[in-house]
Amino acid sequence: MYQHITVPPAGQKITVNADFSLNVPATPIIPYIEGDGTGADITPVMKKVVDAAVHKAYGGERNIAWMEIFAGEKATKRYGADVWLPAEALDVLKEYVVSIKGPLTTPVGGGIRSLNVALRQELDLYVCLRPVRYFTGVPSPLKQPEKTDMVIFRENSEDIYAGIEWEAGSEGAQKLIAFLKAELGVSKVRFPATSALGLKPVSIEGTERLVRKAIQYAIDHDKPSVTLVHKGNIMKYTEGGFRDWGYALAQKEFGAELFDGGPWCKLKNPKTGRDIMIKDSIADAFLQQILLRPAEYSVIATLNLNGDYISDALAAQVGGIGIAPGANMSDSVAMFEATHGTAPKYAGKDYVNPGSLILSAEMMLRHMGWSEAADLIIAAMGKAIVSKKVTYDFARLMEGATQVSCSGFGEVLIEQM
Ligand SMILES: NC(=O)C1=CN([C@@H]2O[C@H](COP(=O)(O)OP(=O)(O)OC[C@H]3O[C@@H](n4cnc5c(N)ncnc54)[C@H](OP(=O)(O)O)[C@@H]3O)[C@@H](O)[C@H]2O)C=CC1
Ligand SMILES: O=C(O)CCC(=O)C(=O)O
Ligand SMILES: [Mg+2]
Repeated sequence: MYQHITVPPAGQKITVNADFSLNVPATPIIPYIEGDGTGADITPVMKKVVDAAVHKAYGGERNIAWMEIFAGEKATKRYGADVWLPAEALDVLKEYVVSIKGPLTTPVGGGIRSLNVALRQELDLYVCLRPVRYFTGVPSPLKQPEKTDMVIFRENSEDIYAGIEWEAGSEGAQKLIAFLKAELGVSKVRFPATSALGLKPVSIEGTERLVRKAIQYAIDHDKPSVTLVHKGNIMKYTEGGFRDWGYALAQKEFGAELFDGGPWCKLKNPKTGRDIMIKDSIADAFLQQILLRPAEYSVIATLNLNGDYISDALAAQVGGIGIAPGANMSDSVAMFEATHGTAPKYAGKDYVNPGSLILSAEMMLRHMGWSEAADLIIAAMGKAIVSKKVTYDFARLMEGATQVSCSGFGEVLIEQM
């Protein structure tokens, strides 16, 4: 029994086998978090589109039993002013294994720490998977946007997102500066009296589990390369470590061999016999390469902050964060969510593009093995864009477009199925 969560009586739980494959019943219970801001606009549209695709694909033999769970502002209204992430929401996300969420607000500077990050950390969803692909007809700032076809594996549990930091002038900051100076001989804090400090943990274990998933994805999806993106020239032990441990893992676990003297290395895809190049790129150079030579990059493995920046930058290349989906995953639990945030200026206006969350749901259906329903969503998205009935973000850049609302775009997708 939960305090504020109603379990749909008709549904069953998805369960996980020892090899991490899923047992998906005909009516799986899928927990969802509506989200703050535009979450209230896009989440109902996503549910409607998914229900329509599932109905069309399986004619009533399969259905989703949606189960709302609360986080963010909605949680504070039900559980109390300070309860942003109720324990029962975390329990449900763990127990029901597959879920989807709208965006949650994080204040800048003070206030609560990110609930989005907290969810990933509490559930140890160490992979943030963000595929970036082009749909024909989407307005893009690039001449050949179709050349951008990448899948980002962003490390989701470490780096400065660990949230270990001290405010400028605080007792903690002063103590840490004194310790660094006295015990470790650090003399390079330029303004010790007024510095805020943060720690950036990056581990061998955290790197290896992320890079392992990225290489396995390249093998399973017959991709030509995995690029480790880092700033290891400056942050030698954290980001440089990520690069070195990533290369070492490719050699030790996947049999990659040095290419042209290294550090790049190459392995044969055991499933297709084709080469997979493991390479690396320094993050600033990478951000210009993805604009100038996007076709040279395929699977990207990177640290948490780099992955955050790269996600939005790559999304822009294929038309913006209105259609940028994602998933946060451990070996057993997966929580799907859009790349974008709560876009507060548009909240409650039935205005924004629900495409990111709908495409996140498409990833969720595929993860569940419901690929027929997922295919219907992808095909409908392609046709809707070609028909030029699109939300404001595309309409403002497209000639001859008919602008539709957030819910209107959902209707267009359903018509196209
Ligand atoms: N995973 C999560 O839940 C995330 C939460 N956040 C949180 O969201 C809040 C707002 O963050 P902010 O930096 O403004 O970033 P947002 O992603 O919310 O919005 C930035 C801009 O992106 C465009 N955009 C966002 N969503 C859509 C959409 N559905 N359709 C079309 N365009 C869209 C809009 O561009 P334009 O102005 O050009 O129309 C918007 O102004 C913050 O509290 C932040 O912490 C941020 C990212 C992820
Ligand atoms: O948690 C937040 O508020 C922002 C998270 C974010 O930008 C992301 O995950 O891409
Ligand atoms: Mg982000």
